Amino acid sequence: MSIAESELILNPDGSIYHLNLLPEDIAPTVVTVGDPERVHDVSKYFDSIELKKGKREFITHTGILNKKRITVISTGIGTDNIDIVLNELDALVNIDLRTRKVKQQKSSLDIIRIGTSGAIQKDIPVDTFLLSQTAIGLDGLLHFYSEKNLQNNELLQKLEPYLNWNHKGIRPYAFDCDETVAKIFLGNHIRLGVTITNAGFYAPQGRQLRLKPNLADFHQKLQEFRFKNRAITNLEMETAGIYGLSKLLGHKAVSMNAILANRATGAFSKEPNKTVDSLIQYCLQQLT
Ligand SMILES: O=P(O)(O)O[C@H]1O[C@H](CO)[C@@H](O)[C@H]1O
Ligand SMILES: O=c1cc[nH]c(=O)[nH]1
Repeated sequence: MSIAESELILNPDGSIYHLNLLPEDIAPTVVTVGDPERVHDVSKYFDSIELKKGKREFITHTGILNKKRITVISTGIGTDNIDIVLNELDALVNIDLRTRKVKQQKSSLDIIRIGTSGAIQKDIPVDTFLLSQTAIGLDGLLHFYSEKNLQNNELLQKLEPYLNWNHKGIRPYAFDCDETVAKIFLGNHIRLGVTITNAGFYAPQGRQLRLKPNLADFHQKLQEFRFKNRAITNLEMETAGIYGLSKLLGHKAVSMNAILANRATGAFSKEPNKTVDSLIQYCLQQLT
């Protein structure tokens, strides 16, 4: 069955609607970053860059590093953008854009997020590198998709009654990273964690400037939760969406976080750019 023009939207040059990319523009290894300016911060380490394209917040560079073809793409902020980026990346490899038909033979992308995040546990200092083993979404994106059997249901069965936030309209979902891709990034200085992804930066991460958060015990509840001796470690805005959609679509994702804030101690990194740059260099080195 061919997919209608209103559902799979293509630009006049045949590229996919938001990402503005053609199938040949992307490599099997895709690095995602939130900040469009971080795309250059990654691709400046490539030996050569063959492609630079962009539309809105979705900037893409593809190039070669140590003979490996890599694409780096910015997602902007939030899982609403992740919905677009993951579906359109998948369409580029798994839908024939000419016939508008899903391909028989599926391709799997390795997706590595290099992002920034805030820790909620006191013992995670700023400038730590953290790999999200599991990501819990409080934002709701994955509830709009039907195939949920790939979730970490064991964790959810403990978390949902513990949080008891369903009456506040907050229903968590949870997915694990891909273990084979995660292995590439393991190391003594890499902290393993459980990441919360939410739909905002302020009250949805328990911050208060002028507006009071609805959940007074937000941080405490998250800090004190334990599952098989694992604690929730950090907060950001994309990882659970990436993990969930990757699992549903058959891609392999891992999220690497530069911890810039510690919400328990009130600290913020003195050298955020240096920390993010070190994480980028580490990830590229491990990937190649
Ligand atoms: O640094 P990035 O990748 O954008 O990630 C984090 O930073 C943004 C908030 O400042 C959110 O996107 C959050 O997830
Ligand atoms: O606290 C933080 C820091 C970076 N990004 C977030 O989403 N939260």
